[in-house]
Amino acid sequence: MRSLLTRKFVYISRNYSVNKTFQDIPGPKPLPLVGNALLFSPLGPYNVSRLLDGFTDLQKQYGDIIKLNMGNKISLLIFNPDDIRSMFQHEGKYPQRPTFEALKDYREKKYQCVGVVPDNGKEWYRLRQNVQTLLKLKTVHSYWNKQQTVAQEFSAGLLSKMNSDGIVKDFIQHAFQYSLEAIGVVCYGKRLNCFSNNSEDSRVNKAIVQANVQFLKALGETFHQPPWWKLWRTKAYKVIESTQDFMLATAVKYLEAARKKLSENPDLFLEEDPILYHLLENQNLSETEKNLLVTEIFQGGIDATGTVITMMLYELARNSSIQTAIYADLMKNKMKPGHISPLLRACLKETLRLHPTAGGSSRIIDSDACVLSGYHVPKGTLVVGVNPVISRMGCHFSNPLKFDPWRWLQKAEAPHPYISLPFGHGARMCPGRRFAEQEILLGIAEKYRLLLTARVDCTSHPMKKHFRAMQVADSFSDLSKNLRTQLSLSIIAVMWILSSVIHVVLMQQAGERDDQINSNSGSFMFLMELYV
Ligand code: HEM
Repeated sequence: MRSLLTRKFVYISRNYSVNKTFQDIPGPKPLPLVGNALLFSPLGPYNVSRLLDGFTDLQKQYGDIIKLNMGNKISLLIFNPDDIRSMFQHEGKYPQRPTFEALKDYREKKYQCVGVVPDNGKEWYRLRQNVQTLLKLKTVHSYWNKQQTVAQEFSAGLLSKMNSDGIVKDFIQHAFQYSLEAIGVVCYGKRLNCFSNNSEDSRVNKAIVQANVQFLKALGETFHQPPWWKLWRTKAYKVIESTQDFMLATAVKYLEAARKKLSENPDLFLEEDPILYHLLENQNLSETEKNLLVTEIFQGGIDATGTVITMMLYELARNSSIQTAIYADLMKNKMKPGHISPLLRACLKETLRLHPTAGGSSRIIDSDACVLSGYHVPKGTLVVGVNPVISRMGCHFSNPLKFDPWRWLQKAEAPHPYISLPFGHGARMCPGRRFAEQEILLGIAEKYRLLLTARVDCTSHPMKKHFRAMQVADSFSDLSKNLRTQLSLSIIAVMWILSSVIHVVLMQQAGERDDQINSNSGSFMFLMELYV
């Protein structure tokens, strides 16, 4: 209680004893034209694939608020949870994140509809209203039995996938198939048969997972690289085109059967598939918008959920005493909707604290009254709350790198609510949060019921990348020294400078054409890996 009061007081005093200007915010000195972009280039000390290492180092040098000038836009990195709260308080009615411009561009041209994920403003708000049902606990719980059956089949299937050492090779691929099947019952009201031996089903489901992985990779590339796709259809842009078309065609195919079922018996359909019912019966959405929204929910549910299940099992595999406690708890108390083992829930929180799938929470400030760490921040500024770094800081958690779920169960020492935000926050928070939690907890619980040992092998690409991205480098000087000794670097450097300059020019053109604040977006990879 005392710490809460102190926190509140600090927060209030931060907001009302304000004297410092935006210009005073500390940060690395920008160079002409490219600003601070070279920091994350081969010429600079940081590696773009280890962005969080760079941010950690910057925080040590400049403190909890840092100004970065990326080409033509100024953005802020913030590391204080009170400031993150203020950022969300000034997100406005239509919260804006940097958008995925390439995806937006393609969807606009091809479908004349952008969708919830890349859109901003009033149109985002209109579409978002139609996915809010995903967050209603009663609705989520109504899928409990179906998703529990999926979880049971997933766990039983793993037994046959184990080798003689008790290891399931390349576990993440199985986790993706599980999350696909679990979200399939919600989005399409049908079983996709991810665990069956039917080769046709298995081929289609593997193709969906693969398309999703390729799509996210391409989305990331177009997000953090110069927008070359504005000049010609780059490889990444083409991947976005083909994977989007494939995902939408899949949705159209599956929804056809659902629409038929709905017309035959609407009451039964409402009872069995409430989410799909409300979407398909919505008179304010066009058919394409309905298809696209279902696709977004479907895609949103595959990668992040599978990744988190894998990370959670990875952590549990290294903590056998916690596994024993979970097992005992599950044997004593039957899980049902609204009654989930507190320890299991705490394990999920701890997994997401240490391994969040998104690189941070970003918002474009919507008012001129925003004050962060005592500095006035003007409307239109892109602010990035670097939660994955904050949630590993020693000032917020003792022994911060240790997987310790018990810390979430000690009510007296509740962590600040804005430190760990794996699903974002506010009006734009992940609408799939409750489904993701239900699926992950069911998946893990069923696994323990079958007494499977939690040994996880993750050799496939996304996992390796994730580990690499999240690990904090010991020495940045070593990192940069090694890089500088490479002969090929000079060529890369010239290319980088050239691309930075072209990037600035392209961004300026985009800014002239599209006067919206969100033209901030393409200038830098602020969300390191957004699995939505
Ligand atoms: C562990 C699993 C998941 C994680 C960690 C996660 C994380 C996130 C994050 C960080 C955001 C951005 C929120 C913000 O800007 O404040 C987001 C957005 C979103 N997520 Fe998730 N997500 C997960 C699962 C899901 C699932 C299962 C679905 C669908 C059922 C889903 C659908 C979406 C959609 C549609 C958005 C865009 C929302 C908007 O812009 O208004 N996600 N997610």
